[in-house]
Amino acid sequence: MSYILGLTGSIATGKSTVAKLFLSAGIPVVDADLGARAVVLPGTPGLAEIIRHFGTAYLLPDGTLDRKRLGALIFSDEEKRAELDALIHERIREWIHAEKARYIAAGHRLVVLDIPLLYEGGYQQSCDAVMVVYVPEELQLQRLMIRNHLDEKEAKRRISSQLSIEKKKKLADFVIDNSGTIAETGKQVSDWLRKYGYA
Ligand SMILES: CC(C)(COP(=O)(O)OP(=O)(O)OC[C@H]1O[C@@H](n2cnc3c(N)ncnc32)[C@H](O)[C@@H]1O)[C@@H](O)C(=O)NCCC(=O)NCCS
Ligand SMILES: Nc1ncnc2c1ncn2[C@@H]1O[C@H](COP(=O)(O)OP(=O)(O)OP(=O)(O)O)[C@@H](O)[C@H]1O
Repeated sequence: MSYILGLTGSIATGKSTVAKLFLSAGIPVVDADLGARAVVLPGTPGLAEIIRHFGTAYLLPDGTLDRKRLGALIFSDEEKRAELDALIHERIREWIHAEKARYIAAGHRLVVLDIPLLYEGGYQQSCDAVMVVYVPEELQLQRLMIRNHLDEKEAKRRISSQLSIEKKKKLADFVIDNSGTIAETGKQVSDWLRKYGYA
């Protein structure tokens, strides 16, 4: 039996940072953002549908999806975001389940599912527990503006496209506070692994 740990947070609260800590402890991580990229690679039905719906303006000259342009569109227009979600979320869900099944079949005792929209997509039902990576909203905003080179208005818009981090923290089974140093976050992850017998 594998234990399935959902890992989530809100945009730029530090999911990828925590996922890397699990990976370096030898724990397999299924990364939904990788799935979101895989299902729109050139030649996939996912990309074909997006281009049919949004137009060829969203293709780069090399035939790949223009992620920057599509991101600018969907984070400024809720209706367009819902349209994109309807086109690709089922494909991402299938990709996640296939990856998860592969790690379970390989006999891993713990499998982490790193899913930004875990609660929004109802994935908690397929997890044994959910860990939320938390930072206060002010720090989330700062880190997002720096990482993505966004102004405050654009960063706030992206934050508000997801359930708030405070709400996710309330829903969580485990909370990792990522407002300190990465070493402090690392300690919380290794303590968790030790406490539950995965270290
Ligand atoms: C719009 C896209 C092309 C922009 O690409 P870009 O490389 O700029 O961003 P990236 O994929 O790295 O996403 C960054 C973060 O934005 C947030 N985010 C992405 N898509 C969404 C969405 N539809 N709704 C809310 N938040 C989202 C997530 O926190 C994600 O980690 C891309 O985000 C995408 O394909 N989104 C739809 C798929 C999706 O919902 N992914 C979320 C994981 S399930
Ligand atoms: N403890 C920390 N101290 C300082 N900076 C941090 C810390 N944790 C993460 N960061 C930085 O904050 C930014 C967001 O972190 P990260 O990319 O891990 O978030 P995320 O939740 O995976 O984001 P997304 O939802 O966009 O995929 C990154 O630039 C990262 O380097």
